[in-house]
Amino acid sequence: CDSCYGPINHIEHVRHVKRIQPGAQNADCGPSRALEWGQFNVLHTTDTHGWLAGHIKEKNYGADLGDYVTFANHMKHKAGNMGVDLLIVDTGDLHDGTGLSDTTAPDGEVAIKIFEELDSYDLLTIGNHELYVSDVAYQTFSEFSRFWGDRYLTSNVQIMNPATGGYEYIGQTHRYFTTAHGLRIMAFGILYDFTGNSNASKAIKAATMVQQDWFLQAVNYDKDRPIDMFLLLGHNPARPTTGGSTFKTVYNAIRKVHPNTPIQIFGGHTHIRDFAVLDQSSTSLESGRYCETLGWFSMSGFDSLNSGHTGVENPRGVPNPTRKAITNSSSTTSPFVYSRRYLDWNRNTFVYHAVGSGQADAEFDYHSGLRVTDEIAAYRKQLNLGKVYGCVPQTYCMTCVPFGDASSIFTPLSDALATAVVSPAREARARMVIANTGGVRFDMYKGPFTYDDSFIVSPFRDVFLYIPDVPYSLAGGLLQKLNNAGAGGKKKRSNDLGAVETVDSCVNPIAGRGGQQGDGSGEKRGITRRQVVQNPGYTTVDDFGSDGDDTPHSSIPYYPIPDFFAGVANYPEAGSPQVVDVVFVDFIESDVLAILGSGYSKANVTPYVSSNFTSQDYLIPYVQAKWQAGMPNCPI
Ligand SMILES: O=c1ccn([C@@H]2O[C@H](COP(=O)(O)O)[C@@H](O)[C@H]2O)c(=O)[nH]1
Ligand SMILES: [Zn+2]
Ligand SMILES: [Zn+2]
Repeated sequence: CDSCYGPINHIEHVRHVKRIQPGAQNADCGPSRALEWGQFNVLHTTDTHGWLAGHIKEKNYGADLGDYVTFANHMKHKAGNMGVDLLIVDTGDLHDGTGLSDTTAPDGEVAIKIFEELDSYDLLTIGNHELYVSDVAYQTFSEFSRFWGDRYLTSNVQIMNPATGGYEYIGQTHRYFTTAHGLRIMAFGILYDFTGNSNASKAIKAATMVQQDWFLQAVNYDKDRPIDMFLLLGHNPARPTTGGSTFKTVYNAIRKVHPNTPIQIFGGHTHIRDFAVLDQSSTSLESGRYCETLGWFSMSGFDSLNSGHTGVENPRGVPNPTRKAITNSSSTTSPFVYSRRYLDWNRNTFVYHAVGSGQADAEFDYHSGLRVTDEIAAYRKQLNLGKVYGCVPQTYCMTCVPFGDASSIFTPLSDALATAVVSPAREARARMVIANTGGVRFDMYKGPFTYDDSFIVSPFRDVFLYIPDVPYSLAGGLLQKLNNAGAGGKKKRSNDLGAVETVDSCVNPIAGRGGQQGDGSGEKRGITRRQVVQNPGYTTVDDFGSDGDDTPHSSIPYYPIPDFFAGVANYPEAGSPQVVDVVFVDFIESDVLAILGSGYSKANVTPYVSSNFTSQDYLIPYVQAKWQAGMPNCPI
């Protein structure tokens, strides 16, 4: 988005020069509406996936966690001055997404330490990415959960404690607390009904959880423990009608006992911006992904007669929430009014909302935040994340062009699977190498390809496995059948599930992520690929309408992608091979075996290159072989 922020400049050290970016005062490029402050306010992050250094190649999402530490502290002070409550919450998935989170062993070792610098978090909960790998689950149990104490809620997630030989909750099941201004809150942290965890942990289904004694005791009336509001945090789609969300189960269980008490939900996992209304006293917010979005929520309507509230009714000098959750019903009796906003994760936004537009950086920065920024820079250096391996000739995106297009990331990645996943012992044999598109997490940008980028595109340590010499009559249709089945390897596009949203990159007008559901008809709407104007990004429509994005954006096309993609090598020039080595990442082993049928089982499957060669390892060799030559004059 050159028109807003000037050309991209992502040389490693430049990132850490603190300054308001050019374009900040342009209303088309940044926020122009003050936030609505209520009696109860929340800042919400989710699915950060290690993006704590910010988006080094996209200035619109260019703040780092140090900037957020500063922002959060400003906002806490503001809340204190206004006499209102502000909670800071996170709903999980800290791992798998960048070099900062994934170069270490176990992954997350550095990222969680940086995350812990934001010690003003009031409530956090666990994501599925904390549970795929046993070492990471134990790190979450013994380090992360210990650090956060009673603020870390895992109402339905347990881990086998080797010290006791029994299962224990990783965090706390629930937290009852009173805010600074007297609101008495009962909070839970609920992971969706996840089944992909390693055998170290156990995710209890929501339907079971709501029948457990501790839950019933927490929810039932107790005169010594009045409840003004329930908070449901969850790594769980915020929209309760979205497939896989278990919020409705928990909501129903609470509503049986408390027909009118506010139930406020903060969700995640589907990586979208969304806000859903459940009833006149219950709404649900989801705040995107990858440190691109900071969610803002506020509500008012508590008074000292219906609650323990002792704070200010309507903070002065700022807008206040005004919208009822349900407006079209004459039977609305709820006193509660709400607001929500999706903030772009950049310093301009943070400065605007913390100290006002036109303020100097010096008025924004706190030592606490600058120290975290320095810490992130030091870790990036220590982990060698800026090391350049090649020069990518153009931007390749996941969903902004049709699958199969020359600019689709799956075009070079199919080639990479074919050419960079090679077993020396089977090198000359025909092979088909299959991966799930869900394992590819981000676009690849024109310019220097760094060590960090290898994790940003392909963060998982999924081992390449294989079955030798599968008759082509069976293997030939495998990819098509996998995609028809749409099986477990699927990373559902967020847009299949909830609010309509699009997002673009600021690097290249045709690059994009996420996307509007459906037909890729950006051109029909008059947004041609080269005519994307101003500040491309999220354009969200939710239950409160289309004014949730703090910075207005132009949208870009979105094209659906299949669940699996593949590359092939050593096929005869004409016709087909007799047999083929079927190579695939371990994450999709059960999908592949299911399609191959009863003639094949796990007994036929062994590591292909080695038991250490994973989906983290094929990109760098590919980039070096293909694009290293362009390095000396690599444009940035
Ligand atoms: O080893 C793995 C683990 C996960 N995936 C992909 O990630 C999604 C889940 O990501 P969320 O951020 O929780 O949405 C899963 O569906 C897979 O597509 C993987 O490829 N390999
Ligand atoms: Zn996630
Ligand atoms: Zn998730």
